[in-house]
Amino acid sequence: MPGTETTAARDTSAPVTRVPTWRRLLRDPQAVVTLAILVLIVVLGILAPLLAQHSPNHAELSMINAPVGESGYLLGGDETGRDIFSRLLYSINTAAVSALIGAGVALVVGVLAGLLGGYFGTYTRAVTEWLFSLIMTFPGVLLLIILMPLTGGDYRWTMLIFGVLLSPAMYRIVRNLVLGVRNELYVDAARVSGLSDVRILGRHVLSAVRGPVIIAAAFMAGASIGVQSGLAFLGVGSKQEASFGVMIKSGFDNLYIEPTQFLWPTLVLGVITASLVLLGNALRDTLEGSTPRPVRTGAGLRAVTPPAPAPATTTDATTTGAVTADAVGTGTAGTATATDESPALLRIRDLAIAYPTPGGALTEVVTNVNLTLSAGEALGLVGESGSGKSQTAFATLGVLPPEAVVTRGSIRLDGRELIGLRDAALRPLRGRVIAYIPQEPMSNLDPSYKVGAQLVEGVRTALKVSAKDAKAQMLGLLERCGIADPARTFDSYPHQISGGMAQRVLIAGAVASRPKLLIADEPTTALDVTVQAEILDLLRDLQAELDMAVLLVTHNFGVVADICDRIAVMRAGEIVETGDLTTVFREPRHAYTRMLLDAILDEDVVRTDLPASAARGGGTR
Ligand SMILES: Nc1ncnc2c1ncn2[C@@H]1O[C@H](COP(=O)(O)OP(=O)(O)OP(=O)(O)O)[C@@H](O)[C@H]1O
Repeated sequence: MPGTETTAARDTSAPVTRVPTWRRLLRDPQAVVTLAILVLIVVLGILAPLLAQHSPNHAELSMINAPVGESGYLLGGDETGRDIFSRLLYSINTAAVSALIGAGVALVVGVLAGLLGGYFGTYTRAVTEWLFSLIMTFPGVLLLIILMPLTGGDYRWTMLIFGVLLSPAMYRIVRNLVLGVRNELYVDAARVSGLSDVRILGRHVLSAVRGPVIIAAAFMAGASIGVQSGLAFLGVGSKQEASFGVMIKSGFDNLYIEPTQFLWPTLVLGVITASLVLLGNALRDTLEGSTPRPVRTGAGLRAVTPPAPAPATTTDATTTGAVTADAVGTGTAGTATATDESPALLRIRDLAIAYPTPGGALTEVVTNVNLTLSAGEALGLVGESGSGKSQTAFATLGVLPPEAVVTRGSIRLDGRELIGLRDAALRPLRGRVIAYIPQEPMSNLDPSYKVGAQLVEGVRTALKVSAKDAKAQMLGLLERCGIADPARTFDSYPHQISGGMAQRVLIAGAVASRPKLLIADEPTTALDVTVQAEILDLLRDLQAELDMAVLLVTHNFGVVADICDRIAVMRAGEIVETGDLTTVFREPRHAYTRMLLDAILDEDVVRTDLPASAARGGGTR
């Protein structure tokens, strides 16, 4: 049994709750004051029909330029005898509608296009780039004036067009943020666990960009009010619509007769726009300090799977063995094969992966790799850094980088060819038939969400179970994976648990769906020595319990000895030797294998236990 993990990486005594954003916002006096002012102004605008003594356009000859407080005219009368207070109240509504339409359109158009352009490949991005570059060439406010005949002077249409003109700024913010987030390991993790692009965009990507988007929207609301007022000041649009611009123009013309007519609308407009800008700043301070983002290290690493719990059987079990096994490959260079009796779960044939060089030619980083893995068998893929282990694993998961080219070969999982499958076809396999455990557990959890939410998300996606069932299942699995207080870990954010606990969490997520094949890519490298041993014990126990095949990618022979039945040694993109563990350890045939085995004497971490297969009686299963 693995040991239980009780040590949190940071302050174990700290409560595992995080102060919600809105509460932190309310602790900022600047946010509270500006929010209160804006709410008060908006409420005054909404109550305009009740509070206003007169219609905003009702003119009274006797009230022309009336002073403040005269005959129930709280702020006096304007140059045509209209009630300035009533007009101010209705102008607030005009400003609010302008802000909603302008910022709303920019938000919807810019965020949607930014998500698509940032997340999807080159073609989608090329189209969105072209479109928004085109919009940016439009001459802004001048266009709004030119389009006056089209909008009929209705400021709502004008603001709609202005929103489109603002959208490139929003698009660029979102696109840049998404480009940064889409390569995060936790996004890869969500992809590998089988989540659809829409789910990944909606949950992991949108949550990462929401802070800057909200801030930008606050500034855009201010800009919309400013532009609407400016146009009205210039006389563009209906003069019947009460607005700050029209009132300021009227007050400006009357400045020397009754200066307060200019003062009131200027003051309210100034307070609104200043409040929006200051609120935007407060939001930025709160939101940008709120989300701890892990630094992505170790380029090219792929993520895991908080996927789905599963019933004890998987529906496609009958297809296992559709491919006949290879001949026994003990000691055969170039081909890692299963035994005769064992049907092949994974069969990789002549796999070659290449990357384009700056000159345009393709350089192969994986060449003619042959591997066969039976159901329930553990194969260690060993080799020094850069030998092509991860590329082979990524090709099997279907998560090679876009620039990678599979130049030839075949990967059959459970009898089904994976090379050439579209992402939509691969997605149902990931997290269910095939799962993954990464090297860097912490980077594979989205820091914005609690651990439990991420586990349940994968479970529900894979097995279509209720949130309650998914939670119950995951709590049980967390306990099985050695987490001492599953409920507490479930309710923690990733930064509140240790690396070892994070790896246990990811293992629990990976095995929840009882996958037939688990790919573990250096699963213990990022952990300290004692935790490494416990995690290996856990993997070994789970493999036996669930009868999973395990493809263990590592550079460490000690780790292979702990878990694996067979071994394949990779060097410079090729498999140079394969065989059952005991044979390769005792009689390595290839000079490179001998060199690696000699080198483990210098490893910092050497397991002293007997090889797993040796302990079980020596041979392969
Ligand atoms: N995006 C890429 N573009 C070009 N070459 C790449 C890319 N990703 C990986 N490679 C190359 O592919 C080769 C194999 O890389 P791979 O990550 O599979 O090695 P590895 O054996 O898993 O090593 P490590 O244990 O360090 O991850 C390396 O030479 C690497 O430089």
